[in-house]
Amino acid sequence: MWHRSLSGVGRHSEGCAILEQMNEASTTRARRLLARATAGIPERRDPVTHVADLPGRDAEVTEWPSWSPAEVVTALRSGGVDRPWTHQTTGATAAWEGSDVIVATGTASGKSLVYQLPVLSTLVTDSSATALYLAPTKALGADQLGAVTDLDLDGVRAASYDGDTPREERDWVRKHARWVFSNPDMLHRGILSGHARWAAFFRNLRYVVVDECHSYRGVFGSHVALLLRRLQRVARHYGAAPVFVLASATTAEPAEFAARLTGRPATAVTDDTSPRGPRTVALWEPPLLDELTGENGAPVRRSAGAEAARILAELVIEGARTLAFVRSRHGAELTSLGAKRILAEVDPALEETVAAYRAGYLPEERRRLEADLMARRLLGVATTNALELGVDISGLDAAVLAGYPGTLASFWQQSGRAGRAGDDALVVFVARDDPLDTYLVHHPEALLDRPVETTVLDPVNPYVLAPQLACAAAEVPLKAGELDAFGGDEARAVLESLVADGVLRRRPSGWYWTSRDRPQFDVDIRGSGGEQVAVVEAETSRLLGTVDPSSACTTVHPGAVYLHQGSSYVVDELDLQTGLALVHAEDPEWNTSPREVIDIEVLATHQKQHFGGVTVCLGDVAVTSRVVGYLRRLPSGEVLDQVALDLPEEELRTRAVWYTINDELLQSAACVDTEADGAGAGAGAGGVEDAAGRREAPGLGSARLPGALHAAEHAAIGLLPLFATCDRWDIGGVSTALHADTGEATVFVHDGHPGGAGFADRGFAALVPWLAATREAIVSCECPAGCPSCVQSPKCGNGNEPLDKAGAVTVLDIVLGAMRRDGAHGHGVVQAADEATAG
Ligand SMILES: Nc1ncnc2c1ncn2[C@@H]1O[C@H](COP(=O)(O)OP(=O)(O)OP(=O)(O)O)[C@@H](O)[C@H]1O
Repeated sequence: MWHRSLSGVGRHSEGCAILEQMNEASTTRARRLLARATAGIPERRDPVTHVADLPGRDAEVTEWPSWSPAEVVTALRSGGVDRPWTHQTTGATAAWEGSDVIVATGTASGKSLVYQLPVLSTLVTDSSATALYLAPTKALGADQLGAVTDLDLDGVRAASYDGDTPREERDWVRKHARWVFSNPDMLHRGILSGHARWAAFFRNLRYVVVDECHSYRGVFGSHVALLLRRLQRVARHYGAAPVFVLASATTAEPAEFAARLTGRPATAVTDDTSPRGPRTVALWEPPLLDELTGENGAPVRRSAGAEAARILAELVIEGARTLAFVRSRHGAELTSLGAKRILAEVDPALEETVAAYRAGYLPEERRRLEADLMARRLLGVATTNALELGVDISGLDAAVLAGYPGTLASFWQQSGRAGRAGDDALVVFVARDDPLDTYLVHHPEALLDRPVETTVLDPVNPYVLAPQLACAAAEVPLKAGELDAFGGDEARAVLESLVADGVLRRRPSGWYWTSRDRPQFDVDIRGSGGEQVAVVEAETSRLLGTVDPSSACTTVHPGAVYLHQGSSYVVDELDLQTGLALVHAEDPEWNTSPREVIDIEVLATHQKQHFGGVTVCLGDVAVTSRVVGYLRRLPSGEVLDQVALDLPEEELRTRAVWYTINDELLQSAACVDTEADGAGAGAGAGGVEDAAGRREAPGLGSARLPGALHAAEHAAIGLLPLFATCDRWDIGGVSTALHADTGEATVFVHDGHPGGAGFADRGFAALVPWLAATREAIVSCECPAGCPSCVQSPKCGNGNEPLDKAGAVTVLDIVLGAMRRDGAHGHGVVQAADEATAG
């Protein structure tokens, strides 16, 4: 174990705020809690790879701004806010003065006040003014509405308008509500589609609040970005020009992100002046299990969920109020049960102090759990990210994160639930058996010292633009002068094809929607692309949920275990023609993971760079895939068997980043200079070092090349989420020793959504650090020949065969060596021409 303290350095990146007023409170309590969690583990199996102490800071407060009406201040005061923190005053005042604002500060830093103050002040001083609040989830919208209603201000008339609002109430909301709490889905289908009925509301619209806006990423983010442009057009149509106030978790480049999301400039408020206690962050790698093996006999680690249950139980025994964040709903239930089982053996009374929390619980149940946690009736809660967004829970003693939550923003948001002013808190990050998590526990700087990533979205994706422009034209005919807001040339090209397809009609005054039907109902802004597949319990005909058509073959294939609200079902039949998956209730001890075979065709190359014998490209591809079977796996990771399936082929047209290596370079790579990047080749690199510090490469003959490329591809997919805000399930990859379009050994990594979501583009932009981190992740894994922590993929179509761990390091050394050599000497040739590669 190695320890390091960041105290007093202010390098911790949360909120990018310089921590000016560090308090020197000690981290004794957090260290004691950590010692408790590791008690009894022999030194040689110490799972803690790193410990860092992060300093706390004191609050910085201001007076209430002079423009805020006395009744609003009184109401907010009685709600518990005595005086605003500096960043709240700065943000609220900018919004009051008419600037768009994005406040991007840490967890529980009082972001709500930044919009509540100007909105409420406007509503009480101008009796006709209205405002709209948008949250990514209904639960968050309900929480925020509750907070505003509790202030009990005369005449504000705040009300929700979402899928749960009864029909009879909707009329009242449209006519009388002054602050409408809704979500993007309802804005799209229920408000903009029939805006004439909202005329009075739009005419007086002064503010639009976009809460937790960092969750608008990928394809969903692209839809929301265009939806917000549609909202502005409709408001303009009624003569209104609302101010946008955006609240976000800490994110890099918040002003740029806000501009991408809304299409207009915004003032960024990032200096977090709320108080915070010091925190100790421990990185934890579960041990390899001696008794179990996974796919192809690979070693298996103890699961992060089981490890989190044990840590949760130990911390509860110490009396520490702890949240354990787990990636899935099922996992949250299992971790809670695991902790209860341990506690029952120690002291049965403690068993009752642990519970699970996740989406799918009734609102009353969730409120009760939150209240029990705050009142210390509950000490430990295992939760999904349902407790990450917006819910007013903070000041806990510890947070355990079982698995990397996908983004640094989420990592800090979840760990921010622990710690209150003056008191220290413990954060434990437990790695899952996955290359990204492995990399992070061995590279603490990638977790603790890196600025949070920017949120990736691409509003000019033609697959998003086309339906959104159709909706816009149906709402108010589109004029030529409006197209810049929708992407300019890209929008014009998409409009031409919509006209050619008869969806829109071009007239001298603009583009018109031709049908009587409203397009909004056929456009799913969550990015599923097409008619949803209904998951139905055959015996009762009950609709359990829906899945995207694009993921139906992988998630609800016959035999798949399908989890819904904590209950488990097994799929009997999938009918893609009728869009129906029939299931029955069953809770087998295994879970299932699909196996698919994938082929890829290059359609167009947009960017190309040559580095000696290595070429890297960004472009459009067609990915053809077929699910051929699935694995049945025990929660421990042990594989029971593989079952074959016969399902149809599917095609995805999307963006990809790829690199190719020519034959000459592959053959001349018999010797790789390990000093080129200063990284010693570890267990995975293989080969023997000679006296000059040169390592004889294992040699990539044609027999080893496919496994080497395949392993390099898997690890690269695992690491891309470090550079693009995506999940490894949002992206895919293909590798081949000889690709028909490139004519060379090629590794592709592609977006998993039609038209792309910006992830491959991020990978292309960060190719060297991305591939260097990929190499590091492989090398730092101690397994001998490849395991889920490095080169095995949980969704590999070929059952993780062939995989050559040492070969992957050689492939990455070749690519990085060429890029660094040629890049450094300026030989990297950039071609930005649109080059159609295949017919
Ligand atoms: N100036 C203040 N002084 C004291 N308490 C405050 C102040 N501003 C906000 N709070 C309290 O801090 C808590 C967190 O506020 P809020 O929920 O607005 O934070 P947030 O940044 O939106 O949180 P999240 O990260 O969960 O989105 C609330 O209980 C709120 O009442």
